[in-house]
Amino acid sequence: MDAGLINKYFPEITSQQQEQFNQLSELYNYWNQQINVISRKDMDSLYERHVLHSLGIAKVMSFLPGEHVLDVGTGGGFPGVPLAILYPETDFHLVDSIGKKIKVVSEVASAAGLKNLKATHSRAEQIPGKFDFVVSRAVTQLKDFYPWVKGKFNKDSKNTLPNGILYLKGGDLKQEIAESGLAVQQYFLKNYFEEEFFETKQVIYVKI
Ligand SMILES: C[S@@+](CC[C@H](N)C(=O)[O-])C[C@H]1O[C@@H](n2cnc3c(N)ncnc32)[C@H](O)[C@@H]1O
Repeated sequence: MDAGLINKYFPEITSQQQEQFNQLSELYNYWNQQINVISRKDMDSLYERHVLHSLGIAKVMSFLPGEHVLDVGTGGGFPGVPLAILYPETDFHLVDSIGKKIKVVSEVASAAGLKNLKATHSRAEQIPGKFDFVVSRAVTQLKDFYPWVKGKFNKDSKNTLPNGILYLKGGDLKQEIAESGLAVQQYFLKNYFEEEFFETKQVIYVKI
């Protein structure tokens, strides 16, 4: 399995980035056998369901050099690892409350030579510091998620999109969004990616 699908949607990536994306298949195959972070079914669609899905955020906006991004509940490294490959000059801090998942992330990042990625075993609420963006996928409902991170943002925005949360979600989100009481912007990934998997997938943006 190689990362041709990534090239299809991100043709401007360098040969080094292409190589790093290519490496992910072997690295996750190896580490997933030691510590299960990706379901076996999903391993067959690693590039579509995990790597490209994570990069959906990059179709909505681009991170700038020097920006700081927190990935809350990263699990095996999604969306943080693919984003750190795509934006080598942006700092990514990936956190998860389960230590063995962070072990996988650290090993994958180190083997792929990602110098802009730090992985920490911690609950998100306990992470100190300020960030420009928070990214996440499949962790919890927006109404519970927002209080964990709302105090963690730099005040000054340098990006075209003001600092905030970029959350990957799927399905009908009307009720979840209403219950959160937040003003959100929804970006539909089917507008960027033609694979059926993305039919209901969205990036939910919450400005801070
Ligand atoms: C369903 S997994 C999703 C993992 C990854 N984001 C992905 O999409 O593949 C949810 C992850 O969130 C982590 N998690 C849940 N609550 C958390 C918290 N308060 N702080 C940090 N991690 C948390 C769990 O340990 C788990 O690894």
